[in-house]
Amino acid sequence: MSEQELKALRLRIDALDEKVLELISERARCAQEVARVKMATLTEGESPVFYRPEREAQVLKRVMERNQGPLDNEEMARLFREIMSSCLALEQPLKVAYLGPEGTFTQAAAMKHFGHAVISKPMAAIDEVFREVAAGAVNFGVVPVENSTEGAVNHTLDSFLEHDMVICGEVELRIHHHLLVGENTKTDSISRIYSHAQSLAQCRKWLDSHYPNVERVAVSSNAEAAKRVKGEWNSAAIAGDMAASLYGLTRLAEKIEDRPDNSTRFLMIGSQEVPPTGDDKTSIIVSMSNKPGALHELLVPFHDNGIDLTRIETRPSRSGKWTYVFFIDFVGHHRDPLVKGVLEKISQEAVALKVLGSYPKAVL
Ligand SMILES: O=C(O)C(=O)C[C@]1(C(=O)O)C=C[C@@H](O)C=C1
Repeated sequence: MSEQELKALRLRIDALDEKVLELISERARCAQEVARVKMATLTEGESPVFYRPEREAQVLKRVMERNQGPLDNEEMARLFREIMSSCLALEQPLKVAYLGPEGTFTQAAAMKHFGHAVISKPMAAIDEVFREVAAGAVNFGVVPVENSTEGAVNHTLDSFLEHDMVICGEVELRIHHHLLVGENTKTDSISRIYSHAQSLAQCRKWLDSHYPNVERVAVSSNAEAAKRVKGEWNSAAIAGDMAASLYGLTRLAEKIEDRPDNSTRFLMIGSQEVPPTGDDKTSIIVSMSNKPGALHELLVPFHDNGIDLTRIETRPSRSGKWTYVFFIDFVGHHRDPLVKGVLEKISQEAVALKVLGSYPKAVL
């Protein structure tokens, strides 16, 4: 390519950037107008709802449907995700608590869902995220709920039994683990590997074959593991990209998770009910009386109405020995007439039924 051609192309890019800049600014002014209208149409005692997950899902889906490349749908949606995040910050800066410390996969999930224009607050434990949201110190919380290799995150499920929370969104993250070392680490004398227990389990086969005799130490998070390794010469950490760059660690081995499709699903929790989008999921907690066939009775209405169950998990109820609650996720919104009918049927048989929330299926 000649210098001349390159110069001409760059001039075109400059002109396009000017247009993009103008359009983004116009969009941002539009969002400010939306905020003004929201404030102006409030009824007595009502507080404004700036963040609208159902609308955001619609915007991102539309972008993906209309996208004609060369950027792929995910990439294009990611760019629009950030534009919307900045527009929302003009209306109201969202505060989001997540399972910290900084550098965790939960932080990455929060950024994937809300974009980078939120004020994010790392919490030391899942229960603290719930408490922070319940206290109204933040607008939303982000917690992991299940991993495709290791299954349910029980702390999260149990926290739903203790706090009144509304689930208002979900996001899935591909989890890639790396073996990380600090600049002082002597890589041939590693005697200890730190990580969160779930991550150690997700890399068990790899560790068995590469570091069979090295002590595996479970710590409170992957980011905490990365932090510790920074100051030690004989240890390594298993953690992801965010933690690696935050603590300036080197990847000794990349993508060491046993299953290449290793993913974690995260939930957004708050107090805001989300209207239907036409492509939603609902999460409920049900406790049934301890009698034969109770689980069957619970599942039949879903089957009879053709409602797709996406997950069912059992946990001890904490209110009696050998009594259980079921966490069920299914496709549909609790305001859909079909779903309403199923929930009514179940509540006739159940000891207790609680709708945790209906929310748009993850778009990104
Ligand atoms: O449509 C709205 O209600 C808006 O506030 C605008 C907008 C956007 O930028 O598109 C911003 C924030 C909301 O979460 C959803 C959408």
